[in-house]
Amino acid sequence: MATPVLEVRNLTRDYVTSGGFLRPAKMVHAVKSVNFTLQKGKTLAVVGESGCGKSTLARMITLIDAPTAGEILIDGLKADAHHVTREMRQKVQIVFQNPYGSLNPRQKIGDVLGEPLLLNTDMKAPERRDKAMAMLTKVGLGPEHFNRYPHMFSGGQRQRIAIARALMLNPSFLVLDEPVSALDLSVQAQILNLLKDLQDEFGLTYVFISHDLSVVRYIADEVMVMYFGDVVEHGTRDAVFGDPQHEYTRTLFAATPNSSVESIKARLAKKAALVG
Ligand SMILES: Nc1ncnc2c1ncn2[C@@H]1O[C@H](COP(=O)(O)OP(=O)(O)OP(=O)(O)O)[C@@H](O)[C@H]1O
Repeated sequence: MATPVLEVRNLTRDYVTSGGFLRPAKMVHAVKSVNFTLQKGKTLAVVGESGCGKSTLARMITLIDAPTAGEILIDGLKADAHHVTREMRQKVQIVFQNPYGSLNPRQKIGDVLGEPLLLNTDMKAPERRDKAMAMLTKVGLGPEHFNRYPHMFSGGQRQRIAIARALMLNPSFLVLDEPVSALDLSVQAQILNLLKDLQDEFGLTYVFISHDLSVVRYIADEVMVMYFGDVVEHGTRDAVFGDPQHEYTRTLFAATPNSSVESIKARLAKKAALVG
């Protein structure tokens, strides 16, 4: 089998919370020895309740936070707490829930998209401009948006910009941390379909962090369920949704009634059809 785009071995992260008066310092085991591999072109969804360690895992595989222990292999290149290279950092990009927070309000969109090229490549200005224009089109925006500022866009358009920026350096995989949670349902469908289209066109690989099971069911190839820092279940979407093995997974799914999952899924599909 081909080298996985992403391999995670025994990835662990502990936090020591600072103590206070009559309050001793405490150790939090946020992520406990997680292992998985992800092949090119696939989407792995990571689900679980608030505090289960999803964001900590996302920050480690994006090389933003160092693990306490374990290692991450990106296209076979190994990163750990002591060793991360610039080449590896370029191979992974993240899209956050709130695109407005991650876009510089004083930067025109053309500059937002050109900046990763300016900082990481030898491309000259006209080439950077061409590539930024082309990427804008790929995410459903146009040349008329090039000289506008972030506040001039809707939430969905801003998320398109964040996705375009994440793709400028041709990363090996994208971490999408609750990328549609802040958007209206119809806009969610548009962004999910955009992600699917981009994945088909470029063979992109996604780690999709979400607490929304209907969205996960719509987008994921594989599902990993986390509970208090542990991976309690990992399988194909159909296996995990169709025949959950772990009691916690069943509890999590029971908290989101199937009828509700189905109805949201149907609404997403209907909106997507209207948009498409
Ligand atoms: N910087 C930190 N310092 C101390 N503890 C932390 C820190 N970041 C996270 N934690 C703790 O680690 C555990 C996992 O947190 P994490 O944010 O990864 O969970 P999550 O599943 O992403 O939750 P949410 O969906 O609410 O963001 C929690 O107990 C949290 O309180």
